[in-house]
Amino acid sequence: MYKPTATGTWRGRVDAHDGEEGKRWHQGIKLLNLTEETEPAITSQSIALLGFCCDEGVRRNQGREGAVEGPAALRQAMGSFAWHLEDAVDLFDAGDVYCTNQNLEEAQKQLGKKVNTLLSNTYKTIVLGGGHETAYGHFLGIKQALPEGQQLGIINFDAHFDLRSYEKQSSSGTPFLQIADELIADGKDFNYLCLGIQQSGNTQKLFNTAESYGANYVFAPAMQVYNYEQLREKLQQFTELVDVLYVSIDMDVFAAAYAPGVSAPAALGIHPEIVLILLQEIIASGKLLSLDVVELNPQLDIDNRTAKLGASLLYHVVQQWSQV
Ligand SMILES: N=CN[C@@H](CCC(=O)O)C(=O)O
Ligand SMILES: [Mn+2]
Ligand SMILES: [Mn+2]
Repeated sequence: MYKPTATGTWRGRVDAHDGEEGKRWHQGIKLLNLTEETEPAITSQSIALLGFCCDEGVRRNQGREGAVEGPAALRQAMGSFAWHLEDAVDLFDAGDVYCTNQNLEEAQKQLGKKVNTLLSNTYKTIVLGGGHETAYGHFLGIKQALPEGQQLGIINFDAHFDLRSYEKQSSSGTPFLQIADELIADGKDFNYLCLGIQQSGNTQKLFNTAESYGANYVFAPAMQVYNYEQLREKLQQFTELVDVLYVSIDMDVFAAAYAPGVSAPAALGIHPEIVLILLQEIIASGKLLSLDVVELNPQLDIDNRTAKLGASLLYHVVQQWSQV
């Protein structure tokens, strides 16, 4: 099911006496209704947010449910951001896709359709998850929109590979194996770079699957600012091999102190700063096609800390991406 965002959803602080200079995101964002046939004029630098209200994949993966509320919490955390986008930039909220009756496969198909609509209309697309099952639906849209012959690279900031078998059922633990098999069946390469892997959070079976699919990865302890030059080199080598990038940010990659609001918190997860500077590199490459933030579970959050972190990363992504 798809629903456009209702007027009045975006709220935040109002600096009534400051006029245009006091503008914030809730006052600048435009609503985009993807059920309408006519699409609003697209400026060259349009960015669109699309929610995926779903944690059916988390449920199936024996996780702690609540990520269905992720898109609403991210919007709330973004509402009061100061508006510093240039006049030529339009920021849209394109509404939400919902999973109904535990029909994850149908919801992922619908997400794919909406992502394809946005990408085909040259919107820079940001999906607000949802459990990590968001990634497979997101990919379906990328796949449809990707011009023939273009090589896709996938960068996943995550404590987990999410390469579990989907033979019995798909879930939040399976999206990248689903993507891998689909790309390979289409005669394409599976270019997968996973950043922030926890050895303790992935069984030998998952490491073996990563190995057999040629996945690249960096362990969480190496994701440090002092290691930046090596990380940048690895990122550049990966980026050079592909034409476009899909970036997924699983909030459980961060240390639980920064991101308590996730199904599977990582006590020894990574610091946000290294993700922020690697995102800057990724955007500067000019190859970023689409991005998502997933696994935010507002029910488990403390003082909206995880929502604020996800939202703040998006603030910087939007700010920089709108200028590329
Ligand atoms: N989305 C993926 N989640 C992890 C969950 C791990 C856990 O609950 O400990 C996974 O399947 O590997
Ligand atoms: Mn994940
Ligand atoms: Mn994870």
